[in-house]
Order: sequence, then C-alpha cells, then structure tokens
Amino acid sequence: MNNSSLYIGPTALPALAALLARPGTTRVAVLADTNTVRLCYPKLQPHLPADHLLIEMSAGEEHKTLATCERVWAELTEHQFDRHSVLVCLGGGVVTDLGGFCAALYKRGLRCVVVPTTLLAQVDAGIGGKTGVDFQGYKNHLGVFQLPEAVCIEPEFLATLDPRELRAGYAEVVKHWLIADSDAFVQGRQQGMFVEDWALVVQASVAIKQAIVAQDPLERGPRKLLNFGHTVGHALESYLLGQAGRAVLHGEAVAAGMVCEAWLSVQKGLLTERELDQIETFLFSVFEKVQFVTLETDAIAELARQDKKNQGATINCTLLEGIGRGVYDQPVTVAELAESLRYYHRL
Ligand SMILES: NC(=O)c1ccc[n+]([C@@H]2O[C@H](COP(=O)([O-])OP(=O)(O)OC[C@H]3O[C@@H](n4cnc5c(N)ncnc54)[C@H](O)[C@@H]3O)[C@@H](O)[C@H]2O)c1
Ligand SMILES: O=C(O)C(=O)C[C@@H](O)[C@H](O)[C@H](O)COP(=O)(O)O
Ligand SMILES: [Zn+2]
Repeated sequence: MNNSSLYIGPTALPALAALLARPGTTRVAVLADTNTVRLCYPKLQPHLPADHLLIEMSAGEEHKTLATCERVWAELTEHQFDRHSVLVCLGGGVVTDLGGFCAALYKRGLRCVVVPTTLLAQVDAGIGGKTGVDFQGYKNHLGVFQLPEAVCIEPEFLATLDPRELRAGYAEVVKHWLIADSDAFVQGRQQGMFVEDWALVVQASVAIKQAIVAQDPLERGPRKLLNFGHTVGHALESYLLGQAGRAVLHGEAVAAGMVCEAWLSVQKGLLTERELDQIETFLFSVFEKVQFVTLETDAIAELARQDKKNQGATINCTLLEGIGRGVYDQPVTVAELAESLRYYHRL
C-alpha cells in the first residue's frame, strides 16, 4: 500500500483544491451525508471545481450498507465517472468507511480523498485505509484495505459537532493513549473533555495511529493494537444496533469495550487492579454506562465469534499489559467475554 498525503489545519482545504486541480483529473464527486451536506459542504465548496457532483446519503450507522454503496455506484456510473475521477468523502466515519469502499471497488479503483468531519473520523476512521460496510448485522463485515490518496483534516469542522458525537470520538483518542502513550493518559485524565485546542489532540492522536499503521497496514500483527476495546465493543454495538431505540454510538460501545477488555487484562495477570481502577474511573467520568441486562450478555458475547482478528475457533483479543502498552493475539473465550460484560454491568 502506498502512503496517503496528510494535511491538518488551515492548509488542508487548499491542499484538497490543488489535488483536484491536478492535470488529468476528469470529474470530482463529493459524498456527504444529510448533516455534512448542510454543515460542512458550504465550507468545502469554494475549494471544489464548479462542475463537481454532490452525492448525498442518509446519515447514521444503519445506512453503512451495500444498498447505500449501490446508490453511490449508480450515480458515478450515470455521470460517467472514470478512474481519473476523484471521490471526496466528506463526513464522519460512516461516510469515510463507505466512501472509501465505494472508491476502491468502482471500476477497481478511482481516486479518493478523505475529508473527515467528526473527531472520531479525524483521529481514527479517516486514517489508515480500513474501508467497508456492515453486513447482516456485523460491523465492517465487508471491506478492503485501501489508503486514500490524501486525508485533509480541518479541525474547524468540529465546531458544529454534537457534544455526544465529540465524546464518542474521544473514546478512540483514549484508546490510542491506552495502547501506546501512558504519559498522554496521565495528562488526559486531568484535562478530561475540557480541551482548549482540539487540533492538538487530533494531531497527537493521528501520529499514534499512523505510526502503528505504517508498521502493519494490512493488520497481520501490531495493527491489531488499534482494535483494543473492539472485540467486546463491536459485539455490543452490533447487538444494540438491531434493536429499536437501543443503538449506541461506535465510540460509546468502544468505551464500554475498553472497560471489559481492561478487566480481562487483569484476569490474565497483565494489568494491575489499580490500573483497571484508573481506566474505569476515567472512562466513567466521560461516558454514560451502556445499558443491557445480564440475561443478554451471552448473546452479545457470541457475536465476537465473527470478529476479524479471530483464527478458526480462537477469539483473539487485544489486551493491555500496562497503561500505554497494548498486546495483541490474546486468546479469550466467549464465556470470558460474557463474564467481562457482567463485570461491566455490576459497576
Ligand atoms: N476505518 C476505521 O479505521 C474506523 C475507525 C473508527 C471508526 N470507524 C467507523 O466510523 C463510524 C463512526 O464514525 P462517526 O462517529 O464519525 O459517526 P458518523 O459518521 O455517523 O457521524 C456522526 C454524526 O455526526 C454527523 N456529523 C458529521 N460531521 C459533522 C459535523 N462537522 N458537524 C455536525 N455533525 C456532523 C453525522 O452526520 C452523523 O450524524 C463507525 O461506523 C465505525 O465503525 C472506522
Ligand atoms: O484502524 C484500525 O485498524 C482499527 O481497528 C480502528 C478501529 O477504531 C475501527 O473501529 C475499525 O474500523 C475496526 O476495524 P475492524 O477490523 O474491527 O472492523
Ligand atoms: Zn473504532
């Protein structure tokens, strides 16, 4: 995989304009959801060629599906987009995951530029080339690794973000600290969500993710560190997504998953009770508890059998061997995952 160019801050949108004006570029489409069309697209428009095509999709995880991709592909086809065209993905992780996937498959690949507009997408989803959609209730079950040509991060987009969405993105920031930066965790615990300059948080978090992805872009090994909190988190998110009125945001599920997987780390003798307490106290100071009943824990844990880190019947989890030190390929059982959910439920 080649590298993506990365632009963060005031140079990001002018850099996008320069990329789109590159000789040989045939057409430009912008994929945005109903909210980013309204709140972010006007800021992007001056940096786009006048004849660009706007493709709008419905907002929300429930639309991260093949059906939405089909609509995107149909529009690109109708407007005769070729491989020298560019798809600009303007939105949160749903738009960047789905748009990146559409770009990778359309005519076996057209150019793609990511303009992430949520904290979660700026620190995580927009970086590293994991693209995909949900399928049959399983998270990101269909997807490809395909780096975009460029990632253009303008932290000013965060100004219109709902506080709940900002918090959800913060979960992935905390994940980066827990797997790779103990000092940032110590500092972050003091600061909490009272952040003066989100651009600095974004920059530091992107650096952690990029360093890990650079070592292992296709997730054969160390990239699995970035999945801390996701074995349980994705199971919980998938379980609740299918139930009316109970869906939680990806970051909220990951925050819960990190508590469960930190607890599992203690059970495996990798993390101390004191460290678990620090992690839990901090996460519960930011995130509300995800609601489920103990009767549901087995069914939730069962969903981890489809986790992409698994090998055969072995469920491989990423755990912590200390704050700031993730460790991947740690085998866990469905029973242990269910027990971790019961622990979380009792807190
Ligand atoms: N590919 C990866 O590496 C990766 C990493 C983490 C998460 N993800 C995926 O990302 C998705 C979650 O992403 P998300 O949290 O960004 O959710 P999202 O894309 O659903 O965006 C959250 C909400 O915020 C709105 N929004 C976006 N930008 C806005 C802005 N600037 N102002 C106001 N509203 C805005 C969206 O319309 C949406 O309603 C999940 O599907 C998750 O699986 C992927
Ligand atoms: O970039 C990665 O690698 C990650 O695992 C980042 C995660 O935060 C993200 O949610 C990712 O989409 C999960 O991937 P999956 O392979 O578990 O679907
Ligand atoms: Zn995630």
